[in-house]
Amino acid sequence: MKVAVLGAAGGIGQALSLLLKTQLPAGTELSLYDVAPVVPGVAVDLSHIPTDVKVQGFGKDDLASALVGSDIVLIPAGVPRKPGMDRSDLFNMNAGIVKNLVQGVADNCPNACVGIITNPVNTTVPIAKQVLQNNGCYDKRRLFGVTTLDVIRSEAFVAELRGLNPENVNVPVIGGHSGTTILPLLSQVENVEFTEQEIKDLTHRIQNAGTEVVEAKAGGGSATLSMGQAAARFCLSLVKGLQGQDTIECTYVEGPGDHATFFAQPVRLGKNGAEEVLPYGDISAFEKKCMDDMLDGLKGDIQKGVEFVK
Ligand SMILES: NC(=O)C1=CN([C@@H]2O[C@H](COP(=O)(O)OP(=O)(O)OC[C@H]3O[C@@H](n4cnc5c(N)ncnc54)[C@H](O)[C@@H]3O)[C@@H](O)[C@H]2O)C=CC1
Ligand SMILES: O=C([O-])CC(=O)C(=O)O
Repeated sequence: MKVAVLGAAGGIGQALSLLLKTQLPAGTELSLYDVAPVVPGVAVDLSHIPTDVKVQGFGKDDLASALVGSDIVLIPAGVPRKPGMDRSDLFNMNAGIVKNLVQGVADNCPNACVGIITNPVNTTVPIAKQVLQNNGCYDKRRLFGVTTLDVIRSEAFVAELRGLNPENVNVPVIGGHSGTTILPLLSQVENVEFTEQEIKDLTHRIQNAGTEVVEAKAGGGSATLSMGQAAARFCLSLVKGLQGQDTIECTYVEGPGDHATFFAQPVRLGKNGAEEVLPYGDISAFEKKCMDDMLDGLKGDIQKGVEFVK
């Protein structure tokens, strides 16, 4: 098994690479790519941790070597938000970065599973689809927008509010990954009752949690450590799935298209990637209204990605 991280020298990239070095199964190769000249140093640094995961660093001109033979490619390369910006404000800088890196995937490891972390995820994932499709190697089972951060935040906030062990809290989060397109299904949290006001407040907090971090970091970037943890959780679930041990994660994929071409919902990860996009079950009247109100925005975000590549 080979896992490549593109943007590995950044805030997310370094946290994620550390978690992967210590948690990937024995025998895995971990390939770190970045345009920043520090990336070989990040790889040397990690290589001193005694686990049976072989780390190699690749600089700007070595994308092909970084990617060749990869089974999973995670992409956190790109620019993060500063206070006052929306995720969509990152489009001009990040769309081209994702397009070029995914072209590298098409050229060097066309069968890899690709997890896009770079914002705006609602739009960068459709960009990746178009690039793969133009190269004749798009398989909807192998392209994912990583929305796991919305899930782990929801688990943390619900546990905090009710004094529960977060490890026992599960919250499906559907839709997309920005503002109101993030839709936590709090009505499905087992053994917990919320008041209407609590539902409204929690939903608002989860939808704005990225901004909470951006403002707290005061110009120093956005979530990196919690995102590293979220991406590691997603990657390890995907590895388990590819190795034949099916797992379920919420992720932004091309599903049945009931709502939008791409939509985050629970997905069964297996030997071929997204084996099955699962129904998200019954939702409350409040959640239904949130969904109806955000769908046009999500569809617009997706269309912007499609047009960028055309
Ligand atoms: N999906 C999600 O839930 C989340 C997504 N993000 C997004 O992740 C991205 C990265 O965030 P951070 O790690 O905080 O930023 P960062 O600035 O700390 O790191 C980004 C890294 O990407 C590298 N890079 C830039 N262009 C590249 C290219 N063409 N090829 C390879 N590497 C390249 C940079 O050299 C840098 O090392 C941002 O777009 C951010 O908005 C952040 C948090 C959560
Ligand atoms: O808010 C941002 O810009 C980064 C992000 O996607 C998140 O933290 O959810």
